[in-house]
Amino acid sequence: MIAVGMHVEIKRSDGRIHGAVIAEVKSNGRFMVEWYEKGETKGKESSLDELLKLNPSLQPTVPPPVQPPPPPQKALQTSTAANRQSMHIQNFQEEEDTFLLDHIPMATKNAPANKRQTGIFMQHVPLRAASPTEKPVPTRRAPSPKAEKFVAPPSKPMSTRSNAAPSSNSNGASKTENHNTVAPTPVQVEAPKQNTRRSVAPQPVPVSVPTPTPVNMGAQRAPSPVARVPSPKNVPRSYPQQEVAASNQNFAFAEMIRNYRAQIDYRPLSMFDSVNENRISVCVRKRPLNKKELTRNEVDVITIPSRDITILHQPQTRVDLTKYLDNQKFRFDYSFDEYANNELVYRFTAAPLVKTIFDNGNATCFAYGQTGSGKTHTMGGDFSGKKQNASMGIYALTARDVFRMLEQPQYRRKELSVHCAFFEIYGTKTFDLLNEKAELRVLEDKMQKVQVVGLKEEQAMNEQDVLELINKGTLMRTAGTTSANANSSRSHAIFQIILRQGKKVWGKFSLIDLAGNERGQDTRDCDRDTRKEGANINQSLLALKECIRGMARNSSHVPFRQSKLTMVLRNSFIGEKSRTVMISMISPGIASSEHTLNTLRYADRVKEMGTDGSGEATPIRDEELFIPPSLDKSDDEYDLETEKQEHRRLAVDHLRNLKEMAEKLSRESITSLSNEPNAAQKAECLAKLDQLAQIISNARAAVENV
Ligand SMILES: Nc1ncnc2c1ncn2[C@@H]1O[C@H](COP(=O)(O)OP(=O)(O)OP(=O)(O)O)[C@@H](O)[C@H]1O
Repeated sequence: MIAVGMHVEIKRSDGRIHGAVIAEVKSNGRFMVEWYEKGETKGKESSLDELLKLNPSLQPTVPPPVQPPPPPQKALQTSTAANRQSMHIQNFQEEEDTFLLDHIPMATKNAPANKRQTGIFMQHVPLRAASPTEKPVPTRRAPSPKAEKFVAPPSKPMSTRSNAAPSSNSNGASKTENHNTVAPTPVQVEAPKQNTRRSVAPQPVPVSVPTPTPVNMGAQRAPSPVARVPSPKNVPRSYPQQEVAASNQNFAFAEMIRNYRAQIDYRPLSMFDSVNENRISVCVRKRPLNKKELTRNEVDVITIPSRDITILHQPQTRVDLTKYLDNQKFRFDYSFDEYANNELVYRFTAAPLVKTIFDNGNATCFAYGQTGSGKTHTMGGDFSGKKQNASMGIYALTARDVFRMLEQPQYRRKELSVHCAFFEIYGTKTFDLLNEKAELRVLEDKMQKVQVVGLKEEQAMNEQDVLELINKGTLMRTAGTTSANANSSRSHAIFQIILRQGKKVWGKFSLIDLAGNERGQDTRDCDRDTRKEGANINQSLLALKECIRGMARNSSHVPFRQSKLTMVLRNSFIGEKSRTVMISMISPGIASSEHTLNTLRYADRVKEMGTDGSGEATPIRDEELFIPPSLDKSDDEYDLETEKQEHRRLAVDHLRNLKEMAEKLSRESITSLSNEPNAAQKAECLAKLDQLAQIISNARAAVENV
């Protein structure tokens, strides 16, 4: 299958063959490919035949599943085109079979390292292509005539069997509503209302926009919030659907979920969304179905319609054997769907906390969740085979930004140094992962200061040093065995980035990969030691929740002594300068739905007090989730002109946003440059600012032309 973001070989008109990236699937069935050459990004169109000839590994055994999106397609096509537009703010220059995209690199992987980092105010993030293990193939197909009757969301009157209005819990944070009831047998057949909205052809890869990381001008700015790009409200976007065979034992549930999702207005978090400045943030990250789950034909029961909402479709069966879905809705600070990569997750979670440690504070980022839900993938980076790519984990991304921030003149003057510690808590014991797992003692002095006695700290001079320390510590990490996962991690791993001024601690970032949170029953068949491990994990997670809640209330009593974990993190929970983020990882499969519900409830309890301390969560309204009936037009109602106008409007929005961002960055850079003592560096930065001015002027011209 050929998808956007994929690396392929291409042939140039002069006969050269080299690598490129699929940038777009065109409506005429051809593919737009792009590559980096002589400091510029170039592109050309290529046909499927050409690509298959040059890339035999892509030859499908069955007819290729990816079809060019048909013209009536709206949602993803619109966003793809718009995102591409947003990256191509400069003038296109025709060049034989290629066009020139100067300034903005598309295929950064092909770019020399120096080009990736400098001279450009926007760093490109690979198109949001997940690796084969990272994503299911979302497809949309016509509703099956066998589908059970679907109970519409209240805002869309449709044929219903039962239509329970959504109910709120006490704080309004999570709700459960029963939709989609189905009789056991015989299955009552009634064709669901034809989804008259434009359907979305298989589009596995929603495209992300470039990371708004500022230009490396000697003094890199910290990641900063970027204004959300206004998107046209009247363009409904369809939720990517999972293909489930009729023979699947959970087919009835899958159909109910399909029908529910068909009504969803899909607006996932993007790099252009704004970042909240919360003291405590609680987020959820859903991973894609993994190989095992796909082999078991598991149904995906998690829907993430928008930046902050997560819905668990819990399969239920009544006493009369009628099947129905219990749709549990939760609101968190951010909800990351299976297409979110680590960079996106980092941007909204740990990145905003980097500044905290430069301001003498403590920042803490927890990865919480069931075994196998993606904690290590998020914190430590993905594994390709047996090797972990630590550079794409939150540990390393945080270190990257710490070193960037150190370069800023106001911090350079402070002569701060970066040190790392890496240790794990296993049961009630603590071990040093950077010192051959030497056992450590956790002691509290008379001043209630907690010390991890003997913990080794290693100084890091650059990002590479940190990566080496991460790899060293990861290798040491203890792993046990549970019935849930043969390589389950039963310890809490704590990676700390410590800023020191001389010997004095200036600020500390603790990044914690927690042990699996699964309940006692997962370990009930195990031996006594494993059961004891489980009990310790449960106790520490309970204590953690209470400490974060205490922190949110600004309570004078934070129960940090209840576990080793909370004891060593005591400083993270106290003081106005402490900030915390919890990322709750969830597995999407139907078999994990009980554990997933536990994780979501735990996160909801943390958040209940957490985000603003008010204990009041905003109720989830149907209008936030479902496509309003007035927009649910039939295909015929859309003519090409409307579609073009929508594309144009979206493109203008993106371009305007880019222009404003560039102008803002440029102004800020000029201000910070006035403090730059090094004349050569200043001249270099000014030259880059000139380039930036050129980009702004191109963007302005492009906005005017569109
Ligand atoms: N977002 C994701 N995209 C793609 N693959 C993922 C994602 N999250 C997790 N995975 C894959 O799922 C598997 C389990 O993930 P991981 O080891 O991170 O889980 P974990 O929660 O740390 O489990 P444990 O508690 O056992 O350490 C890994 O193979 C990982 O690569």
